[in-house]
Amino acid sequence: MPLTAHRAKPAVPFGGIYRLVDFALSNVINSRYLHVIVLTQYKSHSLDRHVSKTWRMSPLLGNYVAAVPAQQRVGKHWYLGSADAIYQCLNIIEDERPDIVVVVGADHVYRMDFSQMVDAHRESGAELTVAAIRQPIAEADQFGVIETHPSDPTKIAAFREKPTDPVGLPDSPLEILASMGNYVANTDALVRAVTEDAENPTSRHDMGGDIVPAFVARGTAAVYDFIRNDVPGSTPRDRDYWRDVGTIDAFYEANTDLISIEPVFNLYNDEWPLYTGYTGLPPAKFVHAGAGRLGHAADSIVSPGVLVSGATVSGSVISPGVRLHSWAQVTDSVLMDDVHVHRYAQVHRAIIDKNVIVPERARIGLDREHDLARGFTITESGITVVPKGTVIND
Ligand SMILES: Nc1ncnc2c1ncn2[C@@H]1O[C@H](COP(=O)(O)OP(=O)(O)O[C@H]2O[C@H](CO)[C@@H](O)[C@H](O)[C@H]2O)[C@@H](O)[C@H]1O
Repeated sequence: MPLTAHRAKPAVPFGGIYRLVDFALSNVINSRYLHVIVLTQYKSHSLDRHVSKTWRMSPLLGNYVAAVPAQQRVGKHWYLGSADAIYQCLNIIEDERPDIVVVVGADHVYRMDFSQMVDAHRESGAELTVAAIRQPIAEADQFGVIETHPSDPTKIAAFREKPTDPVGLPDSPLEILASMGNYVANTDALVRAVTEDAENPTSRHDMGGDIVPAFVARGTAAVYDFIRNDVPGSTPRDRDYWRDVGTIDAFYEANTDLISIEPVFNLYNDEWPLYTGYTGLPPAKFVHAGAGRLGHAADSIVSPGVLVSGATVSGSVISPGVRLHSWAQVTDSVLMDDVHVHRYAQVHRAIIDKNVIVPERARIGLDREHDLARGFTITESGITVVPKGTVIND
């Protein structure tokens, strides 16, 4: 919050031109899985619009990416959880009859070749395979935590969703093995598991909380270590990069990584392209070359349709359609689409959501009390967040 006040998390803009869902979908498509459904629910309008505008496959070849809201085919309720979302769409799986289903979360920043995970799944003979990555033990309560079998580290011995009493790994006590929320399942086993789960009144109908533990109890769950994944064009530096941007601070950090001189996550790997919507906007333009009125940006990402007119930008991610006027200063910030920053205004260490108007001489991120009084959010690490559409009236 407040970035998800008006949109589903996968629709949150990221890195100037992307939405979070673009990373999961780019990975799926680059892995050459071309029959894709996106299960949508919470405040899904901007997600639906983005998926339908951007993710158009060739109907000639029968490929598709389709947003599917709860259809209430099995009862008068919305998706009760991620497992129920799959259960409610079993008719689509039954129509398609795939032998394997790949289920991925839609709110992480990473590159991954799912076809390698599918190969590992087939070789293991497991019914369900869970992708995993090492994470700090302090963050165990945000993840499904995997314990592997001592005799066979590819098998899952125990899976606990968001434990508060985690045990560190034998070879690294300050780390745990976290589920990435990505699964590969044999279709028949998945159908059986979500159907049984739907009939269980005590279940929370959650993939991590209920379905994975059920496969572990049957002894048929395997783990796929993300470190094994070889993404074409990746470097030792960005191998194994995966960010759950579930908090504002994590979201801010992942954005600012992109503008460092050598980012860990490389947007420019064209062997594994990251796709997003084509905006049709004109190129970014920088004007006024005067000594005291130099329109420029450094250590920044500047998207199409941006006008930097006599303003100074540094350490920032500037999204499409932003307008920055003379003598304005934007430092260490993330500006989402169509934000206007007027003359002499200053924005520092802030995330400004779409369509915000920052008036002449306004200051954001420089006076904590003033920011709080205007209803802005300030995170633990001091990032100020201005909600979508705010017209600041100082
Ligand atoms: N009702 C619903 N309808 C449609 N889609 C829904 C949904 N509820 C959730 N989702 C989607 O399912 C994915 C998982 O989200 P959840 O909120 O269920 O789990 P969380 O992210 O907390 O943990 C999960 O992801 C972390 C990794 O981040 C794992 O460690 C953990 O085990 C796993 O449960 C997200 O992409 C979300 O948007």
